[in-house]
Amino acid sequence: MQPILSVKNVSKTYASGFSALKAIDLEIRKGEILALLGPNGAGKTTLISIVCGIVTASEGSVTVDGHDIVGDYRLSRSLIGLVPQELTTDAFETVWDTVSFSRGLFGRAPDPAHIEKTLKALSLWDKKDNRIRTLSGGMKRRVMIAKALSHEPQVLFLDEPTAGVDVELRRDMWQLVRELRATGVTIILTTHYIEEAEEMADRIGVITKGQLLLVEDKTELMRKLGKKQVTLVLQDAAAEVPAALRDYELALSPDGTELTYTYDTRSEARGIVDFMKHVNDAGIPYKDLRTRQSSLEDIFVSLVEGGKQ
Ligand SMILES: Nc1ncnc2c1ncn2[C@@H]1O[C@H](COP(=O)(O)OP(=O)(O)OP(=O)(O)O)[C@@H](O)[C@H]1O
Repeated sequence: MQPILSVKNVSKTYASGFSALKAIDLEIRKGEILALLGPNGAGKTTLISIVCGIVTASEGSVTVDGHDIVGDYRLSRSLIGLVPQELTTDAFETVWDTVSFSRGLFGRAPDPAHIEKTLKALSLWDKKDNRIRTLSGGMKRRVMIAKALSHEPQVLFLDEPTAGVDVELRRDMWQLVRELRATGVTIILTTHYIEEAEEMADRIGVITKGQLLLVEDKTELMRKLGKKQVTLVLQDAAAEVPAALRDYELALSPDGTELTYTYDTRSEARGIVDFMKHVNDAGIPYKDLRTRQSSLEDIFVSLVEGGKQ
């Protein structure tokens, strides 16, 4: 199947000489949610801005549903909706007028039924006649999403959709994004919240210093890079790792009371069951046991740290 969005060898060097993106290749499938993770200044907004035609790439090409974003600007741009980081709305306009006007900007004929459906889906219907400035921060964000959806795009970019938003509203936004996906919209979001990516994304891209370190299915990423740990709290402090367990890579805490076995989730054969059998066969007394699985956050931090070297 043709990807809905295809980024090929895209680089960006700003006029200052700063190289913000380096040879990015990325293909996005129709109907998926892709989360782009990366520290501040990694190049996420630059990438989104190139796809949306706000920033010009220094090299490379981008197509949206097969249409080149430079050669076929109007058509490709009309297939994209962008919810930028900053709120950009006219404070004195009403919700209805703002959203309807946005649709017109893309050359689309007025369609009050679509605007009504969008406002209802975003719980903005009862605010349609309110001026934007009278809305809460969360409502303003919803208006930004409604604007981005006003021309019925196939791809929606959400640049940090929940930055500075309270926990409850964040959960509402996540629900909303899932509902949008269910209607067939492809969603690309950038975020600093690992939890958000873990919760929402089908695939995760990690970008740092202008380079795309990886793009991977979320569960696969967690399976491949995730580690599990089991820690035994020993009955009696040990001076060294017990001889019977030398085949395992174990860490003994400095006070000799905790023995930790770290294993990657792929090698299940040497996983916890096998290990515990050896512990019991060797008759090593322990009084407690803790297990821990690395989170996406651990994985992300180690990737980004690795990228710094
Ligand atoms: N117009 C510009 N001229 C020069 N440098 C720029 C310009 N716009 C962005 N940059 C630089 O490019 C780099 C990438 O910025 P970008 O906004 O794409 O990062 P980001 O990953 O979106 O970061 P954040 O998470 O902080 O939003 C940064 O170092 C930034 O200072």
